[in-house]
Amino acid sequence: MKVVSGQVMQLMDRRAIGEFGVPGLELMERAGRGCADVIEEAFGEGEARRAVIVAGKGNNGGDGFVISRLLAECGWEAPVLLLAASEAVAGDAAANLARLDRATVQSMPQGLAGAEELLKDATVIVDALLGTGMNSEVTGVYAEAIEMINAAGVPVVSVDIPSGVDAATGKVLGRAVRADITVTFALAKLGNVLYPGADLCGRLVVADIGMPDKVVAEAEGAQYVDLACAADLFRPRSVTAHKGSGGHCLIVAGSTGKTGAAAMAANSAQRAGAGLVTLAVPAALNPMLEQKTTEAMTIPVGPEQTGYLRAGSLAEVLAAAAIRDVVALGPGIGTAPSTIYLVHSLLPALDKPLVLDADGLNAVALQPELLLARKDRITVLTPHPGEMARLVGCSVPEVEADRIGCARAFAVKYGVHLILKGARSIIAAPDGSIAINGSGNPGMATGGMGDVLTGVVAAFLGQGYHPFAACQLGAFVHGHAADFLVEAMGTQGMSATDVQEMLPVALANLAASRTTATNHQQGE
Ligand SMILES: NC(=O)C1=CN([C@@H]2O[C@H](COP(=O)(O)OP(=O)(O)OC[C@H]3O[C@@H](n4cnc5c(N)ncnc54)[C@H](O)[C@@H]3O)[C@@H](O)[C@H]2O)[C@@H](O)CC1
Ligand SMILES: [K+]
Repeated sequence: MKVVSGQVMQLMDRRAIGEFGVPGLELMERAGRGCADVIEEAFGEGEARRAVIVAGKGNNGGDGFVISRLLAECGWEAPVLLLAASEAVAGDAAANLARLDRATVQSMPQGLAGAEELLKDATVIVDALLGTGMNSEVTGVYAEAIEMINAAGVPVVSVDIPSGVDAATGKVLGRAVRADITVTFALAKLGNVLYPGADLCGRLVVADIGMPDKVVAEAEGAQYVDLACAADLFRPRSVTAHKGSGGHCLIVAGSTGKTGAAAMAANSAQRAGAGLVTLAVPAALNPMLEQKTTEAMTIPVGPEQTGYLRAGSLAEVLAAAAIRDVVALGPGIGTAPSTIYLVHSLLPALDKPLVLDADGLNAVALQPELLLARKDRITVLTPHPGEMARLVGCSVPEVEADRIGCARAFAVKYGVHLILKGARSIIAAPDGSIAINGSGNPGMATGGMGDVLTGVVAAFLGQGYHPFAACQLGAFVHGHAADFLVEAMGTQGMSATDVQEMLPVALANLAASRTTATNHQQGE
């Protein structure tokens, strides 16, 4: 599913109207109808049905006027509380306001004081205050109205986006409505899928408003990776598969005290479908990792007594990589100066696709320009916000303030693919393309999850997936596996190994969803 910013949607509206001759009134009519249909379906049963529409003066309010008219036609009481003077309403919204009974609309530019009972007695409140045109912090009567909507204790349906949520970032500008259902138009907005906006939307419905296909196809947006999208990218194993066709991953990992990271990355690559996995570890840790892994082969690297990777092992690691399809470097390697030196010398020397994580990233952060030596090779970075901040040389709040912008700028500058982890991981490609992962849950906020992701992404790269697809699938499958666990164990105490063991179930669901999609296509 493609998602766009509010600004891009406004350009799309203008293109549809100016270039394709779709009347703005028709778009508004369809937007209103999309909402009214959802309201009728969700809340239409029963005798006394009252939808109280809280409208702003823009086109979001205009959609609200259409909803009032259409619900009234279906027998609803649908009063409108307009948070502006009628004269302030212009254009298509004014045309739809004019089609309502005067008695239906109460103009309340001073705020909704006195309307508390009306709101509390509603079957549903329709939030048509602010949509993609919101351009500043919500204060004054708008903020008060939003608080009254949230305090009314009745279901809320937001039009396009919960009022107060920034359509470009999902951030709350001051105050925001908490909706049970949000009906958005043509395409979802970034603010519908990024947190906290995604959480405030409740159930998201995307209504078709007759936006021309060309306008939708050409709109600049990001890919939202949901089950359908991931299933589409996924190639189930062929009946003639053998261990050589599943790809051979080399995981370079581990140091004293961090053997678990190495084991999880290796085991997760295997659980994510790698044909073969080899783990290159500091020699002193080899006996331990022989025990912690069963399917993976191990290669002891460096002198016998050494519990960390050393610069002198460059040739050994390169030789191991030469006969593998992909290398993952970083889980649990630590920050010994000699290890950092090894990472720095591997970056230009290694000609295999490379996944960099954890202390591998921290080493890169000291000299990110080394990545430029790999511009014609595949490199995937999987930083959490702290690692991203170190890579860019900024603070974590600065990363979090613009996750998409930050991930994209780094990926473009250094010619890498990047997964910026966190709720709704951002995937950025060197050409500036962006995808947003839709799976996962708070249970994943625990140590070791990153090591699992590294193994999963390596497994997909090793199978020859395009790196952008490998990142999308890796992030989705990782979160999807964790989502399968929530019902059984909730979100506290879930471990990275639990997720690792659930990976095959997540993959099976992708394969099953893909079959369904293919069947549908064949049936059409
Ligand atoms: N042709 C179109 O453009 C279509 C637009 N549609 C609807 O129109 C919406 C966008 O309409 P508009 O561009 O008119 O904008 P909005 O209706 O989202 O709101 C903009 C109005 O609110 C004011 N405003 C902005 N930030 C504010 C704040 N923080 N506090 C108080 N007032 C604030 C602005 O001055 C402007 O008057 C979409 O979200 C969608 O619901 C749909 O009807 C489909 C067609
Ligand atoms: K709204």
